[in-house]
Amino acid sequence: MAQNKESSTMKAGLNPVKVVVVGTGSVGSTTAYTLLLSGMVAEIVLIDINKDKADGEGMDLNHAAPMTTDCRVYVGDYPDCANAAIVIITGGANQKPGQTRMDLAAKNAKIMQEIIPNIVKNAPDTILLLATNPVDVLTSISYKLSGFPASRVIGSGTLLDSARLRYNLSKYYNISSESIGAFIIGEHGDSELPVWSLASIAGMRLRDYCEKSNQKFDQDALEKIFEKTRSAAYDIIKRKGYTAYGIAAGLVRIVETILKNEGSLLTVSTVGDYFGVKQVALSVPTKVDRTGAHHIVGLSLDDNEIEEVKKSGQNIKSVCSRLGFD
Ligand SMILES: NC(=O)C1=CN([C@@H]2O[C@H](COP(=O)(O)OP(=O)(O)OC[C@H]3O[C@@H](n4cnc5c(N)ncnc54)[C@H](O)[C@@H]3O)[C@@H](O)[C@H]2O)C=CC1
Ligand SMILES: CC(=O)C(=O)O
Repeated sequence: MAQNKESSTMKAGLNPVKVVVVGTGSVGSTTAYTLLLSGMVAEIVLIDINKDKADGEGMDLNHAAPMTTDCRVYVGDYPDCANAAIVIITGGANQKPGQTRMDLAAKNAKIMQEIIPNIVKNAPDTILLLATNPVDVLTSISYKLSGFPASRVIGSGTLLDSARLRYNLSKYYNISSESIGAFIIGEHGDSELPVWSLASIAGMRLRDYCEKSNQKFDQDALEKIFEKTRSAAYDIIKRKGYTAYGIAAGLVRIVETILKNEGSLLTVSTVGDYFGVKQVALSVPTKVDRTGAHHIVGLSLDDNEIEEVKKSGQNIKSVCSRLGFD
């Protein structure tokens, strides 16, 4: 690890980039740490209703700074969101063993009603990046609460699920995950689906890859891999009580895509019309750049996949409606 590494923004002589993390629990603190190590930002502001927790995390993070990057970390309040490039939202309840993400909807929607107007008032031009669950419901609600364009209200969506799928496939096929083009769409949750019809390895459909590499193509094995992917959060929470590293890496990957104006296609969640389901946030591959997230590709899914993703969208939309956000 580099000692006293200058943040890349400072080195390039650009405006110092400020990112705010709201919620300094397991996800928020791990995200702040990952961001600090990345060297991409000059300032990280921590906000939490539990001020002691935020203070403790801030102190601990600042002690890492002299050995890593020159990023300044401080505990603040909503006025400190002013001029933030991105505000990452991780505040709210997490799942207890056996709870679904949707079980958190009512409680965390109330928290968004408190948090979002405060951010908007102080940072009207920022990009909101949400991780709090159920992330698609809360992204839909935050879009309405903020009045921001859909491109500036981004949920982490199925970026993490897609990474988990690629990891599991890489173990199964014994190749690196970067060689695998596979992703999950729909809800970040129980109604998500893998897009097997477009999954590829080294540019070849999975069936062709298996044939060319003298392996049996086994759809049942793929379904088991998807099941393991979908249940990953439950399996981790049962063991350690929360998940944090995967989502922190995902959030920082989204931040990187925005700050570096990459235009990468990521399975993040934004409000749009999807397969006939109107004005709902769900994940499909979406172009992310300095201006936010934009839908640019129509996915050619097979008929089953279209039915599944519609159901997933309707599921998210019905929870939003139940909470009074039609
Ligand atoms: N989208 C994804 O892929 C993932 C989402 N999550 C979600 O992230 C959220 C946070 O999870 P953890 O960090 O494990 O929970 P945690 O309980 O460790 O931390 C939550 C933090 O939010 C703070 N908070 C609560 N109400 C607040 C408010 N009104 N304003 C500011 N801060 C507030 C709490 O004081 C606490 O420090 C949960 O909803 C969890 O389900 C977790 C992992 C992955
Ligand atoms: C908790 C959660 O949403 C996840 O790890 O996928």
